[in-house]
Amino acid sequence: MQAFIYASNPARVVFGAGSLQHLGREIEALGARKALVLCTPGQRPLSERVAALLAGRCAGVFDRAVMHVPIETAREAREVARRSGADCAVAVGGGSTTGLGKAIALESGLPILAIPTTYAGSEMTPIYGITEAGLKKTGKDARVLPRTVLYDPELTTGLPVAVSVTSGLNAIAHAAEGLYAADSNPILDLMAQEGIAAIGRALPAIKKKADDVQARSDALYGAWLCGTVLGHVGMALHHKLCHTLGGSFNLPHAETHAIVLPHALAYNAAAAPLAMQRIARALGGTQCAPQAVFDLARDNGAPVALKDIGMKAADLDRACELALQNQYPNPRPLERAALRQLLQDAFDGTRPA
Ligand SMILES: NC(=O)C1=CN([C@@H]2O[C@H](COP(=O)(O)OP(=O)(O)OC[C@H]3O[C@@H](n4cnc5c(N)ncnc54)[C@H](O)[C@@H]3O)[C@@H](O)[C@H]2O)C=CC1
Ligand SMILES: O=C(O)/C=C\C(=O)CC(=O)O
Repeated sequence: MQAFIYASNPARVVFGAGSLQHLGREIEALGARKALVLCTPGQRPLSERVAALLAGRCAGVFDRAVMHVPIETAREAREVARRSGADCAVAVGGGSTTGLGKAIALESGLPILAIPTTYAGSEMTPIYGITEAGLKKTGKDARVLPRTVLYDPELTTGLPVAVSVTSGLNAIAHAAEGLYAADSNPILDLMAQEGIAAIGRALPAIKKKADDVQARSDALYGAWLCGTVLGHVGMALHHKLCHTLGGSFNLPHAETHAIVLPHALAYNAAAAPLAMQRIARALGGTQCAPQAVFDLARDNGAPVALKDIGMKAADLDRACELALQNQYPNPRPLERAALRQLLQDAFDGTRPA
């Protein structure tokens, strides 16, 4: 084994069905007096439940979180937090809501208690993203890492199956790229493999029965592990492609991850054979990694072609050019023709050979 350094981001995790009941205890442990609850418009009812649990400690509910944190929304939420006298933010929802909490924390240092209800994994990372004038900027700052994460699988039984599957693949993408990251280490590799395996077994079970709490527990546990990997190591070509396609062509976040991942893995397969073996093994070991991921998506109803989620054939050349700029480190150097072919395959929805 090679020498390595392992440093873990500090976070307190409370995991288990029904763990929302511990919210009061956890807010107290944070030393907070008043918490502003954040959510998307669609998750207002859950946030009202959270607000009721907080009772006198609730500083209000801000329900306008949207994907990719537009700066206008961030400014509005920061102002609401300031005026309400909140000394803590409770982010109830997926990556969009956690992202809004991070935008507040970035400026004010307000601690975040995250209650994740998708598998995006943002709650385990110090990565933030804010969109201004159509451009999404991302950065890392220890202040935005949620201080406490409360994972309650019962809150995810209503996550639509289609969103669950693509969100699960978003999580797998973090772990898969972590397995070939130059700055990874054996501990994160264990988390990555365990995370992929947990999500790989959860998604078919969720498709069969959306309110299967055991499957929801597996998926949330996997999301935690995969998010932890994302929070500790650098991502590569796959994330670069998804950020390009999402940022410049407005493609939906989790669906784009689900479609692109098998092709990014196929591109990197020969340059990262050990990572591929580990991904394949975590997904059952009967197929190579790109095919196993493609089948997991397709067989559970996720879209497999960029053309089906709004990408235009005429934009593929530009997407390729953009992906070649400001490259993320990648095990295989980026070759224009091969990258263009990758995008074509993802556009067409071709199963990797
Ligand atoms: N900074 C980081 O480390 C990361 C950031 N992200 C960011 O997070 C955003 C995407 O997050 P996602 O979680 O994919 O989407 P999201 O947070 O936008 O949620 C997708 C939709 O599902 C709904 N929803 C969420 N949980 C639900 C539940 N349990 N039941 C019913 N409906 C529910 C939401 O209201 C929303 O309409 C992107 O902006 C992405 O860039 C994603 C991963 C990591
Ligand atoms: O764009 C962000 O907000 C930061 C990271 C991610 O979205 C990770 C991902 O692509 O899932």
